[in-house]
Amino acid sequence: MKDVRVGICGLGTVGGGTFNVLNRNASLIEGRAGCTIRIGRVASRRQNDRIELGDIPFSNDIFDVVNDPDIDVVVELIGGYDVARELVLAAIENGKHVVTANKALIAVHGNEIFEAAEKKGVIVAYEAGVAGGIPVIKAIREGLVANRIDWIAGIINGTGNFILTEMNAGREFSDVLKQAQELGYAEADPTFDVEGIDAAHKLTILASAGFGVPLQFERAYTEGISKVTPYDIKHAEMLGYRIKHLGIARRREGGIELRVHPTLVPKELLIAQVDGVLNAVLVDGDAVGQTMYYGAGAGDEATASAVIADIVDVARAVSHGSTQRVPYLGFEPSALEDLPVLPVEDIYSAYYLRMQAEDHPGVLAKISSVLSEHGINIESVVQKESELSNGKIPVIMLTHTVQERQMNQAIAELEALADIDGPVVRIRAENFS
Ligand SMILES: NC(=O)c1ccc[n+]([C@@H]2O[C@H](COP(=O)([O-])OP(=O)(O)OC[C@H]3O[C@@H](n4cnc5c(N)ncnc54)[C@H](O)[C@@H]3O)[C@@H](O)[C@H]2O)c1
Ligand SMILES: N[C@@H](CCO)C(=O)O
Ligand code: NA
Repeated sequence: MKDVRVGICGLGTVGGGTFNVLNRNASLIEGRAGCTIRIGRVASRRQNDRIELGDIPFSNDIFDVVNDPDIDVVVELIGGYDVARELVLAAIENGKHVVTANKALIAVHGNEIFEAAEKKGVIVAYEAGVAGGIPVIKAIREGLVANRIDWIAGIINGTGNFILTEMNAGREFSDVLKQAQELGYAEADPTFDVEGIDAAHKLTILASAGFGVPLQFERAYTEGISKVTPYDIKHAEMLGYRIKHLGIARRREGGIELRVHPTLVPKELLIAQVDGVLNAVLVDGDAVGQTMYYGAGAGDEATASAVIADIVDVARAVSHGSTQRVPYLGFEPSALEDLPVLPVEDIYSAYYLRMQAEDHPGVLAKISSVLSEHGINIESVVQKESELSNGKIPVIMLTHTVQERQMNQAIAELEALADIDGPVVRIRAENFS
């Protein structure tokens, strides 16, 4: 039986998990892969006290892995943009296949990396980078190959979903973030989780694999969860909605929507009930309809599950001497469409609006008239008794779908009304029908 030799770069949360699962399930994985998968070398800045290295060579320099002639597959689990890019390009240059969990790397440098890999005829696999252990890249590139995919939407940051879920239960933002970091869910820089950057990395990759367009991370619209208040969570609930942090990619005439933001979703939908560190990705295909992929979006062994699935894909190809492989983004490079990401003003969405209004008759009529001048229909309104010391009343409404440009103009006019005090809070809403 052929030996496929793997070199692991980075022995942190995911590196440690990958090492341990590969060892624990070695014979089961071997039976499935049809070859032996041996860890030939490990490199990381620090040792990891959760693993037993035995006689596997260890060093602090990750380039030792890339330069080891006995290594077939380089597994990049260090994270970050620059060193990871250098490492992966060097591995490709040396003719090695690459498995990575690094969505930041793929979203930002993927076009360059895939082009280099294509030239060398090596595989670059990144399943663990998107929705952790959920095999969603496999599903999109292979399971849904027959479909024209029209939209993809998902909860794709475990840390953010964990924070929103716990805030809903009354816990403090900073406490929950600290716990997510201790559990190994958060990125090295947790603002990537909280401000939606990590979700935008993943959405960029999902959109490219789903629609067959080049990676365009720099054009994604990104809004985090740091401004979501318990007040809005409660009032969304009164309207029958939950607030989830979603990534939404939608194919439109002339371009694609690519946006990450807090979103109201009807609470009876499955995706509204995905809590904690769990992720869920909805994919709409013209033949299959809606499918949903659900499971652990972060964590050491859950993520290792996806890293190892990619290692086995590579090992099967290497051990069978096959050059056949799934194209990087699921489409042959020549079949990629040059569709641009649309500016956020061009997206279509429903909206939750909250404002403070003067407590006198006719104010609601004024608000409705501004909205209707912009073609915005109101779905429902909650006008609360005044609970504010300044005598203003909170007005909360849900609108039908409208183009964001219209909504921006309407909000500017509402904010200019003497009857409205302060900024209008706006949260986008989706019902996926
Ligand atoms: N933690 C998760 O749940 C999770 C899930 C999916 C994907 N990821 C991704 O996996 C990657 C690794 O994440 P992690 O949570 O395991 O991070 P981590 O910080 O726990 O581990 C990274 C390891 O790499 C080492 N390292 C970093 N730069 C290095 C360098 N230049 N030279 C040598 N060693 C270096 C660090 O010392 C550390 O041991 C990241 O790209 C992350 O986005 C993480
Ligand atoms: N920080 C990421 C890790 C998984 O990609 C998350 O919380 O989802
Ligand atoms: Na995945």
